[in-house]
Amino acid sequence: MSNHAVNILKTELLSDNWYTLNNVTFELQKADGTWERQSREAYDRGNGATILLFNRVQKTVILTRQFRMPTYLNGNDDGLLIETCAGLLDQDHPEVAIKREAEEETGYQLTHVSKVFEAYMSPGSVTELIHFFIAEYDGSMKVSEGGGHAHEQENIEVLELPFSHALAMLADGRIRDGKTIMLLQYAQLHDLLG
Ligand SMILES: Nc1nc2c(ncn2[C@@H]2O[C@H](COP(=O)(O)OP(=O)(O)O[C@H]3O[C@H](CO)[C@@H](O)[C@H](O)[C@@H]3O)[C@@H](O)[C@H]2O)c(=O)[nH]1
Ligand SMILES: [Mg+2]
Repeated sequence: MSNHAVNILKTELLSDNWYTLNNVTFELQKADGTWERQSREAYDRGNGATILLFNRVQKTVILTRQFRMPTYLNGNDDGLLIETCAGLLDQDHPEVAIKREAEEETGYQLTHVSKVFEAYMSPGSVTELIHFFIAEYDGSMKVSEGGGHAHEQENIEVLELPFSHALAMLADGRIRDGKTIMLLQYAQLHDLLG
């Protein structure tokens, strides 16, 4: 990582218990040419990918529901969050990773996925870049019940919902996960479900 306007002075490891939390001390060059010293914590879990599965004929989407401790700590009463299928890349190419995650979490084996955009989801604190995908699904692609890895205690519930129902849940706050809102709105904007 190099940039003529950024000079990293020190990277202090604060935690590597699961992923890596560093405190980075650096100098940043301002518009007037002077340098300013700052320290910022950055949590590095690698990059991720997420996907909206949709069926144009049925006008349905596949979402997941799972317990998310950080949300439980911050106002989500039962900790359960409705999300598009997502996972960390684990060194794989984003397309390979999202097909793997889709099969593990939702039980659908996808052959064709389309990347629609990528985004930093929490740029002040988390390094992760998420790759966003969409794919059409139908019953013939279902190879298992999904649910995620038992040994990772994921306990993922698979939801098949009318698209209109998902949009209503977004409007009334039952869906409040960033990547999920972005993909549902993408589908609406591009009229994916007709
Ligand atoms: N033991 C332990 N397990 C952890 C920890 N943090 C995460 N895990 C587990 O590691 C696994 C990661 O599963 P993935 O499917 O690869 O990732 P994800 O948790 O779905 O995360 C994706 O979606 C998140 C929500 O939008 C994103 O935040 C994340 O970056 C990624 O895209 C999950 O079973 C999760 O519980 C931890 O601190 N300790
Ligand atoms: Mg996941």
